[in-house]
Amino acid sequence: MGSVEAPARAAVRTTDLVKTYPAVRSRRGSPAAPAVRATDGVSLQVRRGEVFGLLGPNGAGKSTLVRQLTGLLRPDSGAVDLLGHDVVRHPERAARLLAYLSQDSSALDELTVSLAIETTARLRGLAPRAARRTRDEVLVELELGALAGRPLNRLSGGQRRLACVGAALAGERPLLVLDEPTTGMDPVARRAVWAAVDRRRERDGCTVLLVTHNVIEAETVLDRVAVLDRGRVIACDTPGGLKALVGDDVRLELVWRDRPPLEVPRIAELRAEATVTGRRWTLRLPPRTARETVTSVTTGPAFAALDDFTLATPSLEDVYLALGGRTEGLVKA
Ligand SMILES: Nc1ncnc2c1ncn2[C@@H]1O[C@H](COP(=O)(O)OP(=O)(O)OP(=O)(O)O)[C@@H](O)[C@H]1O
Repeated sequence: MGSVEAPARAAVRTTDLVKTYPAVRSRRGSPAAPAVRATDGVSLQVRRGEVFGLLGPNGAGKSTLVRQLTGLLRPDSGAVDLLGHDVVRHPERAARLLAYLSQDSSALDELTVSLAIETTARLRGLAPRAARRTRDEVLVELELGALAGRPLNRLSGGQRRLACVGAALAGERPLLVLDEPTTGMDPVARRAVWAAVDRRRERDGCTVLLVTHNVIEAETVLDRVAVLDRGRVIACDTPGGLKALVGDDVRLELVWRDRPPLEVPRIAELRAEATVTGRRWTLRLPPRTARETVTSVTTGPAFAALDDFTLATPSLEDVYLALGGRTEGLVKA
């Protein structure tokens, strides 16, 4: 986890961060809830200029961790350093260092898209003319022009999310913290968001901390990823480095039209090794065996029963499974 990193290069450094939400006693009609240790000793370093991801299932502690980094939630113990500032001691400094897009940002709902972006830029200290320039730039780069005059609360879910990303990008902050920015967005909007994030990094040297469930997106946009599970970092590396953890087995998916032809001996053999989900069989095989299997199912008698197949190199999802995490909440898109 890069503990020998030179301090000057770290944009974010957390040391042994612990946060427990207290237990709730049962009241009439509502059951008791036990205490939850949402972050359980998290030590991480995000380098300057890096796009760093937090990946993990629902309830892993990602948002709790991010809220501690942004000064919104005080940890029970541990330290948070943002660009040389101690934000546990001085939480008010976080707002000047970072732009935070939370999972549910409703503060701007009454404003039009255009005004939401401009107001955010002004609140972040830009002079009126610079704020208007930023607003116009963001409207163009996220292709929000057609929606500029509409209030956020009259937009669709994906459009509203895009407008919130626009506001997060307004103003000059060296650190962007984005909690599931592309939720509900179509592929065009998602691509515009990633291009805009990349531009902030390339042009302005921004550091980006990104919370995501989306394994495919994570693989394409992140420099490094920390996998969180039950409040702990269970792995941290580049997507490639993490994938090397699972060796070079590949994933073969076979989708049958109707009924798999179990009378074919090779198919009966594969059935024993496959994870079956409806008509889909998922197999993890050494590359050579996978190629031979593809040849046998696409040229032999089984072919007529085959609807589709895919052969894929390991994904972060495979890494996650290999690390012993649960599958729920890791969404493929
Ligand atoms: N205000 C709260 N009070 C009590 N428990 C909470 C509170 N907020 C979160 N938790 C619990 O803390 C754990 C971590 O939650 P957190 O929201 O940080 O997870 P997450 O990884 O962001 O999940 P998701 O992917 O669903 O957003 C969960 O078990 C959750 O139920």
